[in-house]
Amino acid sequence: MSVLLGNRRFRFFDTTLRDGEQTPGVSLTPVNKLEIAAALSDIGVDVIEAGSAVASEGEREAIRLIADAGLAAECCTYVRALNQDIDCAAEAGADSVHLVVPVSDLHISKKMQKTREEVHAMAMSAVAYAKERGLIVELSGEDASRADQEFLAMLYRDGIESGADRLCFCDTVGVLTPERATEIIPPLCMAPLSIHCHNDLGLALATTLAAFKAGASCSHVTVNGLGERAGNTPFEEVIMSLETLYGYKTGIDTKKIYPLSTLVSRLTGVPFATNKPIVGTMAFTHESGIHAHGLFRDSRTYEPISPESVGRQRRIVLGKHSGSASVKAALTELGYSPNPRQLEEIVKRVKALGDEGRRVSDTDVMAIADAVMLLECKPIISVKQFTVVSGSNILPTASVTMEVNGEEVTGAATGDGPVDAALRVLQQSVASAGDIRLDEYHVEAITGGTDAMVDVTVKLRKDGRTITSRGARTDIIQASVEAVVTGMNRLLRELDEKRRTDTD
Ligand SMILES: CC(=O)SCCNC(=O)CCNC(=O)[C@H](O)C(C)(C)COP(=O)(O)OP(=O)(O)OC[C@H]1O[C@@H](n2cnc3c(N)ncnc32)[C@H](O)[C@@H]1OP(=O)(O)O
Ligand SMILES: CC(=O)C(=O)O
Repeated sequence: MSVLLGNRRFRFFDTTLRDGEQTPGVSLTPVNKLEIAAALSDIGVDVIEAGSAVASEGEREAIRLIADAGLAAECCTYVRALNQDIDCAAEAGADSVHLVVPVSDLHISKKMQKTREEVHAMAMSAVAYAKERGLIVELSGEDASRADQEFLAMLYRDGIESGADRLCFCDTVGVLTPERATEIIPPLCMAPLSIHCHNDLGLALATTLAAFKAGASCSHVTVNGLGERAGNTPFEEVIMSLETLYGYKTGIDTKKIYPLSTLVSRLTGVPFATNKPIVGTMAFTHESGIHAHGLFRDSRTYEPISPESVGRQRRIVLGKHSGSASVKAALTELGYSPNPRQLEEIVKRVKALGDEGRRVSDTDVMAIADAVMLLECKPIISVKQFTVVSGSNILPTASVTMEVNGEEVTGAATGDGPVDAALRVLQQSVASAGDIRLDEYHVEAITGGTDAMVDVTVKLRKDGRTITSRGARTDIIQASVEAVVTGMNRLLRELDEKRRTDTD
């Protein structure tokens, strides 16, 4: 039982397949609609508004498929206050109709070009006809928030007398405030009342919750908040707000929320905003070091609901806001165990990438960790300084100052290009440590753009032993030097150890 909402049972009327499909450009095939309807019924919604039966043959086929699928949810269809629409709904096999009647003077006079009396008469006649055709009737006031509330109340009252089973209040253009909902909804609850909100001003969720508090017993919702213009009240937001903030058990299988959202997004072709509550990519993704550190200790510090409760997983991404806790966690997950000094250097390089305005991927982190950790382990060769000069009408030239086995070495070389010159001077300068051959050189941009992070992989050979090494930097020459020096160090260390083992 909910503390704030009392011991009441709320119902969920999903209109993803009707109002959601009215999102411009969205068009679902009957088979797509059936797939979504099955998922909606499975997650636990009470009513599925499957479409507008009068709209097209495809709509009627979809409604027929859904009505015949033996789903637990009621199969409903939108109808105008017209017998032809009701006939289409009945012939398609719907259980119920969402019978919509314009109720604001604006809609009555301008859109319908009728009087209140004429619209009232159409509504009563349509309700009676739908009942004659054996349909459950949800009598709905369109643009109810801008309507004369006495006229609306009269229409509802007379509609119930004509046989309407349920009522619906449509905030058609999203102008109802939560405060006003609490004033105008209570006198309208003369039969089970649904609230149907639009999100033009971002108030759909708040107004829906206020209407629940004020006496409405059902919420019209759409998955991912799809719908006309800025959409309808998002299903996932209502459910998780009720469950989390009001302690109300909705009966919805919340772990299936994310799979349902992705199914709808895929079939409608409408991606959700990355920061969309509950289902957006960023809803359970964290970069800030302080947040990640807090989350590792207790996830409630920075997550009001757990990702698992909606079928998702937490993601920690790295960037310039990262701290050592999140970098260490990412490295552990990737199989690295850096020492504190290495970790500090990796964090520094991760932040440097972030400072360049880029997202840091796992590949970036691995490349950085490989470079930092291998360099740290094998200090036989180190580069103190190098310079490369290249351009038009100039021979690419590289010069270097290195330390090899504790001795300073300087050198210069030319090459076919700046990378070639840099690698040649490295090979020459380490000659005192042995003849190290560069067998392969491979470069790849691992982030996009001209300022991409480049990943250089090299294969080096000495005394019959071959190793592969990598360097990752935004500067291709630095990445190449890093890959070669890292590899040389590893190769020399391994051969050294082998020699010592053989002697022992
Ligand atoms: C707020 C909402 O979401 S309302 C639902 C919106 N959904 C749709 O529009 C569903 C898809 N619509 C369609 O396929 C078509 O518009 C149809 C088949 C319903 C109607 O097509 P047409 O007959 O060509 O009419 P058209 O779309 O040009 O105009 C709508 C007609 O319905 C009338 N109408 C609108 N709402 C209602 C209503 N609730 N009850 C009765 N008549 C209505 C209008 O007055 C207009 O008729 P008129 O030209 O005689 O004044
Ligand atoms: C009927 C409907 O979808 C609306 O008034 O918004």
